[in-house]
Amino acid sequence: MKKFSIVIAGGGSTFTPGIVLMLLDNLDRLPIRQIKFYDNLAERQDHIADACRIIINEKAPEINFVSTTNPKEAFTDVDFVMAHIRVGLYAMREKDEKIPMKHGVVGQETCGPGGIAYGMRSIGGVLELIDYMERYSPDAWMLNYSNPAAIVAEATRKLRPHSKIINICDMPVGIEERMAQSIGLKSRKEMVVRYYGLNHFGWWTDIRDLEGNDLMPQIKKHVSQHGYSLLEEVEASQHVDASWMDTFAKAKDLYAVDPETLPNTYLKYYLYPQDAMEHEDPDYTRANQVMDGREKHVFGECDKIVERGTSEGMTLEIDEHASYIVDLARAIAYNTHERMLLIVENKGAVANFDETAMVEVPCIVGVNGPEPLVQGEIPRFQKGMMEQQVAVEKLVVEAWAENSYQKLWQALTLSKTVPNARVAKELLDDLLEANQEFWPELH
Ligand SMILES: NC(=O)c1ccc[n+]([C@@H]2O[C@H](COP(=O)([O-])OP(=O)(O)OC[C@H]3O[C@@H](n4cnc5c(N)ncnc54)[C@H](O)[C@@H]3O)[C@@H](O)[C@H]2O)c1
Ligand SMILES: O=P(O)(O)OC[C@H]1O[C@H](O[C@H]2[C@H](O)[C@@H](O)[C@@H](O)O[C@@H]2CO)[C@H](O)[C@@H](O)[C@@H]1O
Ligand SMILES: [Mn+2]
Repeated sequence: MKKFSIVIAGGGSTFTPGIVLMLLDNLDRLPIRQIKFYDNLAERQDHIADACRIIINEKAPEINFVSTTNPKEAFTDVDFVMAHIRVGLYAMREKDEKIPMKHGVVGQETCGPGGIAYGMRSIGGVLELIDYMERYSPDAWMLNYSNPAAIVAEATRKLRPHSKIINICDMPVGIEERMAQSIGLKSRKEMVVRYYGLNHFGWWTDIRDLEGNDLMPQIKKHVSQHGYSLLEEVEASQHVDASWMDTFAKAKDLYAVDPETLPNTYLKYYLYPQDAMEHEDPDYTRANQVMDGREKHVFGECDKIVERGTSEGMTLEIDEHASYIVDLARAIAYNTHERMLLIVENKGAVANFDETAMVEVPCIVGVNGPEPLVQGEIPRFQKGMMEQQVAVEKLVVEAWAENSYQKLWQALTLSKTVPNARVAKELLDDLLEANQEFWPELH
């Protein structure tokens, strides 16, 4: 049986050890002969790589492990590129969150002005990875979950239309796990869903069990009372950060706006921006929580593994829910025709919506990649919101490609999170100043 070679781009990511542990836990489903790490920051990647080398040696010594900042070494002889880079690191995420808040606007990693600023940084980084992949392993596929996935996906559609890249997000997977648990199912894999939207901006319209029984009424009942929060003892066993608990609970208010569908949690930034801001300390945002929480924990644990020379007693955990990435790789490698939610060019999947929009819909995935499933016409409310948001995303990519200050101002003005063109311009000028090192020059 063929064994695969994988490069993780963004080897220094806080998610890398959890993903490596998950890959090692899934070797029966996706046999691996080689894992490589690639990052453009050796100092950061080394902490994670030195620990992962020990873990791999202990759990699967037959796997060849390489950690490098050399693109040729990283991208040669690979079947899959799993990409999760963060251009500008948490230092820039912090600015993405804090600058908008100074202007009274939602400050968030992927939504609103923060997401737009992050998009302007990510596009170049992800395109560079695609170019390395195509130069050194032209048959490989890139499975990209670098954010902001909506803007990155539009950039790849427009600027690398023939590349073998699939953009994917774990948020629907995470929410579906919660839906399943809320009604007593063991796994989201016991559900078949219909869903449409943009990334971090969508709605479930139909959820059935494997026999075809409608599960929506039970799930809606739970969401109308608790959002996507679970019983206390289940939450306690899952180590969920308080900010995520707020987000899951807020789905109750999102659901109230349209009880025909079930919402993606991040719609809260568009439908209840003031409420979202009330939960935020403008001097200590999610970036600070992540730096003091996940980043310290992951890097601290990696350093301990290296000091001790063994992973025994480590508290790093398998990123179970990231196994959707293995499902995706398997679907391509073995032509499994798995049904998965992916970010793909619309081409009629949402019938009354821009054909060229990058939408998030269920797809059947096989050796040729994803084939979107038709979701039909969508209602006026969702269509209105999606038209506005997709225009923002397309304007950002046009601004990046054309070096256009005007288009980026239009993108910010059009974002539902920004009150008017004056605030949009003030925000743009502050974000521009902060991002000089990363954005293309705008004129
Ligand atoms: N799509 C999803 O559902 C999903 C889920 C979780 C995380 N993410 C994304 O995964 C990424 C990683 O998140 P994190 O919090 O672990 O960030 P992180 O900062 O810990 O890791 C990102 C790594 O990328 C590296 N990097 C930055 N620019 C690069 C470039 N041009 N080339 C190569 N490497 C580069 C950095 O040096 C860093 O080591 C982010 O984009 C995040 O938003 C996406
Ligand atoms: O604020 P962060 O860095 O913790 O998370 C931002 C990412 O959030 C989403 O992923 C969540 C997922 O939705 C949730 O269920 C839980 O399992 O944690 C995940 C990551 O922490 C989102 O999909 C990503 O795009 C965001 O980057
Ligand atoms: Mn996501």
